[in-house]
Amino acid sequence: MPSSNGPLYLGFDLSTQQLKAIVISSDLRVHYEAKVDFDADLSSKYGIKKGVHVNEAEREVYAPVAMWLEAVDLVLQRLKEKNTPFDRVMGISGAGQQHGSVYWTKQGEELLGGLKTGETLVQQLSEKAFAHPWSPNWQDASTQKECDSFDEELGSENALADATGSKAHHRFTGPQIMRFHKKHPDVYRATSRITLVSSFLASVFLGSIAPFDISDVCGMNLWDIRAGKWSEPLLKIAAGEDGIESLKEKLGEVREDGGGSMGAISEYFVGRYGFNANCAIAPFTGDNPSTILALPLRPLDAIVSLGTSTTFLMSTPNYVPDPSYHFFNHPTTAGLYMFMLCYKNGGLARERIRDTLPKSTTADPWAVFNRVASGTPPLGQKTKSDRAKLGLYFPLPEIVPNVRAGTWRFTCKSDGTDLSESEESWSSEDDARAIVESQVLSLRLRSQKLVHSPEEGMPPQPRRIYVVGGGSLNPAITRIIGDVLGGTEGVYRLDVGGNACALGGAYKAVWAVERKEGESFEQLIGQRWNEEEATVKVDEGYRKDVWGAYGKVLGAFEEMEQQVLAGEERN
Ligand SMILES: Nc1ncnc2c1ncn2[C@@H]1O[C@H](COP(=O)(O)OP(=O)(O)O)[C@@H](O)[C@H]1O
Ligand SMILES: O=C(CO)[C@@H](O)[C@H](O)COP(=O)(O)O
Repeated sequence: MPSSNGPLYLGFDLSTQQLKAIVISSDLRVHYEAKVDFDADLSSKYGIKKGVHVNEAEREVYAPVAMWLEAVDLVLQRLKEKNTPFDRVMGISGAGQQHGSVYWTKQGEELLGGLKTGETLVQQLSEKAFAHPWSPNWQDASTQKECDSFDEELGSENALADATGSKAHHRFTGPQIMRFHKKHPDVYRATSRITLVSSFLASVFLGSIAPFDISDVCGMNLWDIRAGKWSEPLLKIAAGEDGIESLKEKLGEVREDGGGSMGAISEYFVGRYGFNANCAIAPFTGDNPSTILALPLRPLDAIVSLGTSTTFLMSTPNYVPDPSYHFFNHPTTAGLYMFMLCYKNGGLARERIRDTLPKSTTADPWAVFNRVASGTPPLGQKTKSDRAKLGLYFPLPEIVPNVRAGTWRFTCKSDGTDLSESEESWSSEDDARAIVESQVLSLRLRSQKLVHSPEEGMPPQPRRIYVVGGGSLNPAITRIIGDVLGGTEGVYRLDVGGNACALGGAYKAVWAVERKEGESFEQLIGQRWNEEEATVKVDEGYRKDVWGAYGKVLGAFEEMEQQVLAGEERN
């Protein structure tokens, strides 16, 4: 219970499988939390699985917008049942899963501005507010043709990455809009505004369409980061025959300032839940940019987010884009950038391997997986002469590398030579360790150019690794992260476990409202953040021998990916 009567701040995380909310005070203490789990709470009504619908024939993945509206009322209801004093909430911010787009009608914009407190959001908005009832999800892989056009438009994938921070990706909103337009031209024309998931959620709270956020806009392949404006040639191909001006109108403004207020909260929330009428709606951002705001992240520290997707995040002053990863504008601090790797095959791929093992007899569904993964030696080598086991486990088409769904198992010698596809089949026990190793080896391979030596005598690696998201609660996984990635100061779990992204949103709201003229997010949060209270050390991190052993097979891991890519048709 909050002891004072000071202001409170609310942060949201509208991710793939849940809507989470967290309420904190100015001193960053957490007071109330609530969540809605889409499968557990809403699947009977919306028929989703793991938060989404899948149309395998076209490799489409999409989520019902109405379900998210229903989740907003439900999560607030749950906070209300915990006696959250909404009248003390002075700022709201939050995050949305990245890249997803929501297509509003003109009537939707009007309805949003005049919501009645006696009816729910879903009752008032679901039928008429959206030109399309679905939001393409980040797991969608239907846009290869459009991605080819995007990469070609600026000359090469290198040129596209240089301008927009990323080469073309299936899930990025620009290629998605281009396909949407071709597939549903009438719906496109009936669309008055397009929001990202982050600006969709902000719009609901604001009661009018919110602008894009300076960081989340970088997940569209449409924003020229170097020039700080929309890329006209890219808008042009996305807009097609309807022309660039109509798309510009649908997209609207991009807000440069990640803080401040976009306006006061919609009366709907004042009347229905008792929010303070002066509560500021700060810009919302993407779920990954929001996650880096869950702590005052220093350059050379890294975050590994183990949600539905696995992401690897760093904050850096250097803009060094490359087609193999992503750069975004930092969500709060001009001159900083967010480096990101993103994998579709994160939590759900690990769950698949877990489910091939005998069922756990305890309440923890991960108990057997953890025992097996921890009990298996690194790279499955019981003795030095055993061959090292390397696998790729992609139940979904992957982003890095861009290959179709499949499982591949290879072996090599300890020094990384003599790589070959494994002829004997492996046991599920071998897979349990190998899937986690494989996911972390990919992070190490792709982040090695971004890190340097944190202290004299140490090889290049991150200094601290912070783990967040559902999988961060798993000790076997965090130990393997330390084994493979190192971290000279160790591996730390943010104490809020799976709630880091929502917490980042709440911190952003505190900074947005309470900052003094020119005070940066890092300054304000850095002064109030208590590292000892907020984190738990879960692994010592860098261990020379085992880190070195993984280093020797890193080249073989890369070669395995190249062999798999060479044998595949592209996604
Ligand atoms: N103890 C655990 N060990 C490993 N994975 C876990 C554990 N607890 C939860 N997870 C995984 O976390 C994932 C959900 O993480 P979360 O960060 O809440 O996801 P998202 O934000 O993408 O909705 C699930 O796929 C689940 O398998
Ligand atoms: O596509 C990306 C990032 O580029 C994903 O990270 C999404 O942003 C969804 O995240 P989670 O639901 O796993 O948090």
